[in-house]
Amino acid sequence: MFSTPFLDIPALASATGTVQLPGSKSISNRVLLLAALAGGTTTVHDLLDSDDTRVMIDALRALGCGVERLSADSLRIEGLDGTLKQPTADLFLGNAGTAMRPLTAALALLGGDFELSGVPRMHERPIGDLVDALTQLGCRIDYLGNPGFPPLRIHPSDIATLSLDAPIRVRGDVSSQFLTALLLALPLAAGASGKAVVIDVVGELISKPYIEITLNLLARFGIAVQRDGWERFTIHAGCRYRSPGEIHVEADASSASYFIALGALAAGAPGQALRIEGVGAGSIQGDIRFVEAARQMGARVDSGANWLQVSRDAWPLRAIDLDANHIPDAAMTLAVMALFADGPSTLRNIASWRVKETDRIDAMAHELRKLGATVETSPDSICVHPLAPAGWRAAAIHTYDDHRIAMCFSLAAFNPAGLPVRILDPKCVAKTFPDYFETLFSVVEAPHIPVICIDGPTASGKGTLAVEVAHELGYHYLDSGSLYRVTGMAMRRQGLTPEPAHEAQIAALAEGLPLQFVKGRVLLDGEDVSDLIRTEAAGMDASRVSTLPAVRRALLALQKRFRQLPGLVADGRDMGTVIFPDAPLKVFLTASAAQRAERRHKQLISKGISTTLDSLRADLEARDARDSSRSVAPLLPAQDARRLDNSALSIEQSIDQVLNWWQDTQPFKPA
Ligand SMILES: Nc1ncnc2c1ncn2[C@@H]1O[C@H](COP(=O)(O)OP(=O)(O)O)[C@@H](O)[C@H]1O
Ligand SMILES: Nc1ccn([C@H]2C[C@H](O)[C@@H](COP(=O)(O)OP(=O)(O)O)O2)c(=O)n1
Repeated sequence: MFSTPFLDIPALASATGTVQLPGSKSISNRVLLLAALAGGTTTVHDLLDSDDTRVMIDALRALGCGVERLSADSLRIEGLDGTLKQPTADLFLGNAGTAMRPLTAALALLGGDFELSGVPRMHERPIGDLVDALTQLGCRIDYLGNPGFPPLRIHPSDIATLSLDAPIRVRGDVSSQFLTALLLALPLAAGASGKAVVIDVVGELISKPYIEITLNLLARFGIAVQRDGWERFTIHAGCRYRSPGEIHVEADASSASYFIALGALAAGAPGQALRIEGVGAGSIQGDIRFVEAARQMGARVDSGANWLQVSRDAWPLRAIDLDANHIPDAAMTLAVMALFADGPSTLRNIASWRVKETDRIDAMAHELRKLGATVETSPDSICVHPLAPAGWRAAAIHTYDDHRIAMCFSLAAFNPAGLPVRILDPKCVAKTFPDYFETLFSVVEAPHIPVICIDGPTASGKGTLAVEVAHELGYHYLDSGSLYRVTGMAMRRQGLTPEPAHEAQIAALAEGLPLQFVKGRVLLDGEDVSDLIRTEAAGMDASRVSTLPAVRRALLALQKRFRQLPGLVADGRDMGTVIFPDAPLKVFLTASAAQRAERRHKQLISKGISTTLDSLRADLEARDARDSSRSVAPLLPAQDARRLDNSALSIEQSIDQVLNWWQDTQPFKPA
C-alpha cells in the first residue's frame, strides 16, 4: 500500500496480464455478521482484508465472538447463536457503512448497552430511517450527536416485548443498507418470537442488487425470505441462522470495474486482453452489470463463471446515457471513461452518490474539471463531456477519503496528452483494495517511468538521501553500489582478485548474481550479506571491480530492470551519465572530503566497526581518485545534473532540496 502524501502515476499506454481481485467488501461484511449471529463455526475463505472488514472483525471480537485468523484471507468464526457474551461495548466503526448499519440493527435486537461511533464523515451519513424502523418495533436508540446520524447509544430491549404484529416500515430511497440491516438482523426477532416479521419498503427501493446479495447470503445461512416485488419482505416465524460451515467470498465486482475500464482504455496488441480473476458472469453482485455498461461504451468483454477478459474495441469510446441506479459504485468508473468518449455521457438516478463516503457527485465533478473537463450536475445526475488531446490538464486529484475516487481517477493516466496524474492521499484505497495501485502497476506499461539519479563520491550521503526521497514519493530504490559490492564479495569467495586477467570470470559472476532486495536487506543466494558488503574493504573491492568494463556491461541490464512503476530513485556514480541518461532529475551530491570522512567514521563506529579517521580519509580519497579516473563510466556529474554540496546541510535540508527540485519538474499546480 502507498502511504505517501501523494502518488504520481506517469502517463500509461497499454495493459496486459492477469489480475486477481480481493474479496468483495459487501459480501465480506455481511458474511462476517451472519457467521457471528449463527450457531456453530464458520470458516470464511477469500475474505477481503481492508479497513472496513477490520472494523467489523474488531467489533465482533468486542462482542465476545471468537474470531481466529487462519491466513491473510481466511478466518474461523465461533458464532454467538443469539447470545451476547459481552452485553456492553463501545464500538468504533471507522467509515464503514456496511458495519454501522447492520450492527445497529443486530445490537438493538440482541439486547445490551452499546455505543456506536465512527470517523467524522460517518457522523454525517444518515441512519435516521433505520433507527426509526427499529424504534417502531420497541428498540431504544439515542442519538449522541446530531439527530438522524451516528454516533448512537443502543439501550437493552427485550426481544419478547417487541411489536412484530404490524409490518415494519423502512425507507428504501436513501440507502438500501437500511433494508439490508433489517433483513440481516430481524431473523433474531422472528426466531425468538415465533412470529413472522414483515418489512414494508416505503419509497422506490434503490440499489436493488445489494438486496439480492443480502437475500442470497441469508439463504446460505439458512434464512429464507419471501420477497413480494421490491415492496414487501417476509421473514418466516421461528427461523434460525445456520452456519454453512465453509463459505467463499467472491472477488469484488466494483473493484473489477477499474480493470474492465483499463482493458477498454488501453491500446493492447491485437489479440491481447486483460484477464480478471475471482469474479465473472456467475457473480451475485449487482456491480457485475458494469460489464454491460462498459460493453455499451465499447469494451470487448468475454467471461466465464469467475473470470473476465477485456480489451479495447470501439475507439474513441461511445458516449452513454444511463440510469446507473443499479450500479451506483461502479458507475463512478464510467464517469472517468466518459472523458475518452465521442460525446457527452450522462449518468442518471445516482442521488445515493451524495450520501456515500463523500458527496460523490460534487467530488467527481470538481476533480473531473481539474483535468480540464466540462461537467454538469443535478441533484441526482452527472454529465461529463469528453476531452480533446489538447484539453487535458495535469491535475492533483483530491480523494476525499474515498477509495473509489482514488481508484477511478488513476485511469486518467491513459490521457493522450501524455500527462501524469497525481492522486492525493492514495492510502484511502485501504477501505476496499489496499494493493490497488500495486495491482494496477503489475499490468500496465508506461512509456516514460520517471527516475531520479543521485550520483556522487563516497559518503556524500547519496544512499541516505535516495532512500528518503524514494520513501516520500513511493518510488523504488536502486543502490547500484551494492551490486558492485556484492560482485566484489562473490569474486573473493571464488578466490579471484580484481585484476584484468579475471575480468571475464568476474563479469560472468556479476551477470548471474542470485540477488534479492528484501525490505532494505541484500540477499545473495538467500544469505543476508547487507552488513558484510558495507565494510571499507568491501567498498575498495567494489571500486576495483567497477573499473572492469565487462563487469559494468554485465550489470547494465540488471540496473535498468529497477525502472518500474511508479518510479525509481537510483544512487551511484553513473546513474545520470550512463544507466538512465533520460532521467528528468539528476543530482550530483558532494561534500568536502573532511566532512565525508567524519560522517563515514561516525557511521562505522555506530555499527561497531573500528577504524580511524585518518585511514578512512586516505581510503576515501583513493577511491574518489580511482572512481573519477577510470576509463569507463567515471564518476562525473552529467551535463544536466544539479549539483548539491551538502557539507553545511542537514539530511532533512538535502531531502527538501531534492524534493523541491523534483516538484519543479512536474506539471502539477499546487494542490
Ligand atoms: N547532509 C548530511 N549531513 C550530515 N550527515 C549526513 C548527511 N547525509 C548523510 N549523512 C550521513 O553520512 C553517512 C554516509 O551517508 P551514506 O548515505 O551512507 O553515503 P553514500 O551512500 O554517499 O556513501 C551516513 O551516516 C549518513 O547518516
Ligand atoms: N553506479 C556505481 C555505483 C558504485 N560504483 C562503484 C564505485 C564505488 O567506489 C563502489 C561502491 O559504491 P557505493 O555507492 O556502495 O559506495 P559508497 O556508499 O558511496 O561508499 O562501487 C560504480 O562504479 N558505479
